[in-house]
Amino acid sequence: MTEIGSSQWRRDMRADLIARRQEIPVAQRNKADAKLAHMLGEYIGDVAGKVVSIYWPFRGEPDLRTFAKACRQQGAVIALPVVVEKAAPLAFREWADGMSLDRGVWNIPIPPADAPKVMPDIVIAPVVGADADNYRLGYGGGFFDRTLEHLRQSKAAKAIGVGYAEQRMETIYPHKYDIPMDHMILVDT
Ligand SMILES: Nc1nc2c(c(=O)[nH]1)N(C=O)[C@@H](CNc1ccc(C(=O)N[C@@H](CCC(=O)O)C(=O)O)cc1)CN2
Ligand SMILES: Nc1ncnc2c1ncn2[C@@H]1O[C@H](COP(=O)(O)OP(=O)(O)OP(=O)(O)O)[C@@H](O)[C@H]1O
Repeated sequence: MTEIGSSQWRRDMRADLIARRQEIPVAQRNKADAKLAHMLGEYIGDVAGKVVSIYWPFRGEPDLRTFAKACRQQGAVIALPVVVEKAAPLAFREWADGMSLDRGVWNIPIPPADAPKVMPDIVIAPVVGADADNYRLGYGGGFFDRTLEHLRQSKAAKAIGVGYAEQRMETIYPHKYDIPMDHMILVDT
């Protein structure tokens, strides 16, 4: 039997939650993404002059690329996370409009190495699972936990977890290194 809260338990939960997310029909997801973008806009408010990190959608994660475009038009700088090394914080590079992207880990598109390095004010993190205390379960690299710890040493970055209601969990049985999100938006599909 798998011990509740163990790393094997997390792996099993991840597999279940990702499968459940990918079962949501695409049309339903697209509608939910528009709602999510609206809720994010309301929560964040004025983005002029701010660096907002989003992510390139992957494995059924909410697609916030239209939201990113709207933020740019309001004067925000959009960034994407980049895995530079295993077991290390993520780096952030500016994603300018129309920029051609390279491929990073898991083939996820990333801005090229010569794109400006930036420090986000707002980090939007896709969740695999999220609990009632705003703890986030991700893909198991521990990247966002390390990143927030690192980022907050020099900047008061806000972290917002995003996903669908299907991603909700009672608890992730947080470990010492898990850092809760400042805000969580799980939108109904
Ligand atoms: N769209 C999107 N982009 C993103 C993230 C994300 O969650 N979503 N990330 C958010 O962090 C980073 C990529 N995260 C990754 C997390 C884990 C592994 C990985 O190799 N995982 C191991 C399992 C680890 C374990 O269980 O011990 C593997 O699959 O072999 C790779 C990338 C940066 N870009
Ligand atoms: N700040 C940290 N310092 C040291 N080790 C860490 C830290 N954060 C996470 N880890 C390690 O990383 C591994 C994965 O952590 P966790 O299960 O929380 O990943 P995750 O949040 O699901 O993944 P991700 O953020 O990459 O999407 C764990 O084995 C943990 O020991």
